[in-house]
Amino acid sequence: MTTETGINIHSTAGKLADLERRVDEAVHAGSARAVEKQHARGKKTARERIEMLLDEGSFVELDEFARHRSTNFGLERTRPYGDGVITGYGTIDGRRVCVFSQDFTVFGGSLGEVFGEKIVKVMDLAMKIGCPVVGINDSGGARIQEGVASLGLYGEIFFRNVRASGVIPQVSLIMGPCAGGAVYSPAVTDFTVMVDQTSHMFITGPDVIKTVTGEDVAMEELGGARTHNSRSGNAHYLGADEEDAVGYVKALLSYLPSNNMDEPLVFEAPADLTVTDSDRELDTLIPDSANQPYDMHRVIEHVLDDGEFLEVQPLYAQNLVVGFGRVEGRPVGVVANQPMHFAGILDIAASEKAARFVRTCDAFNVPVLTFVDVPGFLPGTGQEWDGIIRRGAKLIYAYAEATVPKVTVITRKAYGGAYDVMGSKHLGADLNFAWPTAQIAVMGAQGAVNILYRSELAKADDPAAVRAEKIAEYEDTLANPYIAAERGYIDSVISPHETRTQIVRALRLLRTKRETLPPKKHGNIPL
Ligand SMILES: CCCC(=O)SCCNC(=O)CCNC(=O)[C@H](O)C(C)(C)COP(=O)(O)OP(=O)(O)OC[C@H]1O[C@@H](n2cnc3c(N)ncnc32)[C@H](O)[C@@H]1OP(=O)(O)O
Repeated sequence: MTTETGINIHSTAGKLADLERRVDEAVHAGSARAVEKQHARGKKTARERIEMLLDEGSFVELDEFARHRSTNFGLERTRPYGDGVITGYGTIDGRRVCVFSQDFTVFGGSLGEVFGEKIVKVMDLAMKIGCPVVGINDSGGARIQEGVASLGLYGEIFFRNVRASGVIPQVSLIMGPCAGGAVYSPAVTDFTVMVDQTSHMFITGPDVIKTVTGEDVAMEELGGARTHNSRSGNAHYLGADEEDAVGYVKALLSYLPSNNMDEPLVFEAPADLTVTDSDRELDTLIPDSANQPYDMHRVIEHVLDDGEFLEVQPLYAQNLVVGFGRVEGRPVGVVANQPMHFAGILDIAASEKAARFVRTCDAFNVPVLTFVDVPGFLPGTGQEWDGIIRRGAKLIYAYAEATVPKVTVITRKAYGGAYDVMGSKHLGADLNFAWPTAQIAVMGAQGAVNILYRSELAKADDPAAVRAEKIAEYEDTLANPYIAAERGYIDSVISPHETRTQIVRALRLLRTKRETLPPKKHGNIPL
């Protein structure tokens, strides 16, 4: 007996042929027209993206025959296999990952009940086995025809994103629209990577904004990849294209363990501890003038293996640099003030960027290296009224709570409260170094002299000469690393050329560090 497909499903050969037919149907769930449209926009299909992400031939699909049960608005007439999302597991560089990839060619990638159940199932699997989840987002959001069932499944996904946070790495690739409440899944994940021109995230689109507030804003400006990388800070990397974005995700995962109980991947590469010409280059990096900038990337690259630094959020709050590298083949997270941008000052954006990064490192057992050249917190009503007190406190919280090895190097300025915040001994850093060029003080010489000698300067016949004399006196007495070193706030004042070797030794020492926090339900970070 043959079915309408011409296959006799009552024979073994027929059953096998029927399976093959169904698989083919699942693989080609989106219409040829929809696939063509997707490609014409410079976007790959959901399956092509999984192929790009995972090791060749490693993908194992789950639930490819799942399909929706909805009968609303004639939906029962279209029941494609897979229901618009491809889920499963595979490997990246030989390490297990779970993945879901939303298929815009099927119902615009919109999330219905079954679609949501598939994602929930693969997230639960990742939690059970302890491996990262990479979610590829390309979706019109909640499937309108499925109403509250769709909203319910979004809620289930958010719930799992939160429960998985700090347990397994979660990475979101945004490769098309991600609209409305749907944005909150990527927002909870550890990293969000977007693609220039073809990915968008927004709570409400340009039309709704125009209606409600009267503002005219184009989609790209509102929620494009550049906006979220440079203005909102919602994204961590701007992929030039989909390949670039996927490459970044693979690189990110190489620095993280599969789960919080695992150590990150190590490529044993013992360091040579003899001082090299490259190490000595740091001896001439700091300009004589405290007001002259230099590029903190140079310090970072001189310390990391092969000078390789994977920067995270490179376009956002550029006064502070964060990212991953390796020392002796072991992953480290780097947090550093950047004197090239606003003198490396701490503002709300930089504080939140660093706090989030320190917490990510701590959750996933990655030691934190901090390089300090910070003139203080950014003054101004804008910062005060936007909550720099509460939001800056996040960075204190993050450093104080982190129990991973923490090593800090002060290269130049460490003024005021910002000295305390930036990985100081007082917040639990394990080993703190300072260069002889460090100025660890309540404030810079100019400001200090203006306050301490205001009346003397007002009365002086030659105020400029008096100011210069007092500045020199302040710098000689207070603006150096030795007073902090006298108290043990700095473990050692080192020449810049010793930085790499001291960090290697410190991280070796701290490999066996064990520190636990007092038992509690959870802390109350000022959000
Ligand atoms: C907790 C989560 C709550 C939420 O998700 S609220 C957000 C609800 N979603 C939205 O407001 C976005 C609705 N969709 C759109 O604005 C646009 O479709 C979008 C995403 C900008 C893409 O625009 P285009 O690229 O021009 O594509 P298009 O409009 O022709 O859509 C392609 C096919 O997908 C369909 N589609 C898109 N969004 C859908 C949805 N939410 N539910 C059901 N179907 C949806 C759309 O009808 C179209 O279908 P077809 O190819 O014409 O059969």
